[in-house]
Amino acid sequence: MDLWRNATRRLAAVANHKCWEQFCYGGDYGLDDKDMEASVATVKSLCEQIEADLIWLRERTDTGGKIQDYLIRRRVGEQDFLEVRVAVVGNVDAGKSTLLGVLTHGELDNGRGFARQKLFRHKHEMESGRTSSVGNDILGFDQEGQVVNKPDSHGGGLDWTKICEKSSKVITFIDLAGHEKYLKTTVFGMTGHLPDFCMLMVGSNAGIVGMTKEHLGLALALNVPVFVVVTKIDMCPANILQETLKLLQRLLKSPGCRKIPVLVQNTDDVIVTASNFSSERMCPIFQISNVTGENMDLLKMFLNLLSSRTNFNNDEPAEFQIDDTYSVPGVGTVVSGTTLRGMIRLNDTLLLGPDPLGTFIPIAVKSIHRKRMPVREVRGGQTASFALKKIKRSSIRKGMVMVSPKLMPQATWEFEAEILVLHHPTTISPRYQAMVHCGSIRQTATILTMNRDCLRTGDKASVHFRFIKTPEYLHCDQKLVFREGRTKAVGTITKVLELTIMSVFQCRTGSFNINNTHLCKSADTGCVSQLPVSKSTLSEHL
Ligand SMILES: Nc1nc2c(ncn2[C@@H]2O[C@H](COP(=O)(O)OP(=O)(O)OP(=O)(O)O)[C@@H](O)[C@H]2O)c(=O)[nH]1
Repeated sequence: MDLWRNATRRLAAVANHKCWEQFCYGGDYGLDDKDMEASVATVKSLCEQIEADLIWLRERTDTGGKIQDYLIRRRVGEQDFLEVRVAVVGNVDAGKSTLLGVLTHGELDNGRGFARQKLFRHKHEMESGRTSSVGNDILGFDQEGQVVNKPDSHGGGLDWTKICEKSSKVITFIDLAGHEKYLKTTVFGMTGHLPDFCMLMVGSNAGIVGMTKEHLGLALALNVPVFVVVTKIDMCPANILQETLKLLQRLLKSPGCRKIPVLVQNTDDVIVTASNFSSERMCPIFQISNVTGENMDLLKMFLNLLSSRTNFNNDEPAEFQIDDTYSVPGVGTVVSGTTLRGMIRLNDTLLLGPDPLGTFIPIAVKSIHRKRMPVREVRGGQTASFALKKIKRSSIRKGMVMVSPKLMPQATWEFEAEILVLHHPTTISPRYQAMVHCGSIRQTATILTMNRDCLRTGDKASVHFRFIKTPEYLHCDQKLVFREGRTKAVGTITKVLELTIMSVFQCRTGSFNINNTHLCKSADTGCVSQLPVSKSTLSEHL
């Protein structure tokens, strides 16, 4: 009966498109053989009706009989697949690029950087062995949970289209740099690429060093569930490994993290942690070797069981966040990023903006690619790139959005946020400037006012910010990271103070000067700023 109730509730959720995958099990006491058989047959027939697969995971025995765990996975079309984004962070040399090389290319490492060579994108990365940019690698799983990645036998490259065609689930790894020098890029990867989960890598011999705590803090601040992968267990003496695990568990349980660390030792642990991962405070810890491949199967099984945290609704107005732009010969301007909500179809007209004046312009979607594969539509939670008609690459920047005209988007110069200062050497007071990362927005902002005289490490405050260069498209409840050098603060936007093109021109109409800049005064703060715009664009808007 329990199995029935559980399964039908969960199947209803899958059928209603609220989610694509659910776990189902035989209640808390178990069922005898006959009941189990009948219940599984019922669930199977329900799965058929909603075009989902019932994938057996494990069987246990309890006082009342058997308990079986299943994964219900919705069948997707040939062109479709479930998508989960995992940000990969950790200190330099923790083995991030190596693990991704091993997972995506199916070949073990030699301990001297063999596996990572396939992933580096720049010559200086090859030479130094350090990741400097945000990289994307994909790992595809078929309906049975088997890895489908097959590197090209000549060049060793991966054909993304083939992987996506064969996969029912694709994990996109966002490989982020470990070195402090590239922290700006790492923060951008964590905020702008909207990871569902964060994989924190720790070298077992090095332990919790360098940027490990920094990266963990960033994931916690952005509410991204974290799992930890301890690498290099093949070369680490047992006592050092135990020490690293002890410190790691202590750190995760500390009041700042409040996680429940679970050492993953077998497939049961994988199923329990994966099924409780997105909602609970659980933090699975894997211990692996990229050289011998030890425990790699447990990690792969966990990755296959992870479900995206984005619940999409096709009827919502579309919103797409741009995190990169390209000029493709023969195609024109291409933007890449993440669909935050709604559905975007080929030839849709969306509003692109805000430009430096805070305006949004209509733009038609010429073609859509998902993981380098041409598709006709994308929906909330999926990354994509769009070829755009009649627009120069130079007029688009990271942080812009493409939204449905129904949203009537407005750009914002100023906003209020509740912030927590994680670190600052002295005190922060009004007029302090630092870089704000919010989604794929990355722009310096000034503190205009705050509800305290000054802020020190550990202080919380409500702060009124103003962007210095261009207005941006923001929402309440968005997470932000505020940083400058070693200063770091995290927060949530509580109020968006709208200052669109209309209000700018109403407050000081015609006040532009001959240096092609326009002075405008904020209605709320009286703050004067310069908009770097040309006279011709101004006259177009006036
Ligand atoms: N013995 C052993 N060596 C490993 C293992 N994982 C990685 N290595 C080696 O450790 C070195 C560093 O690995 P990387 O993958 O470049 O480390 P990273 O974390 O990506 O470093 P950054 O890109 O600079 O952030 C390489 O020489 C790898 O061959 C492992 O499990 N066992």
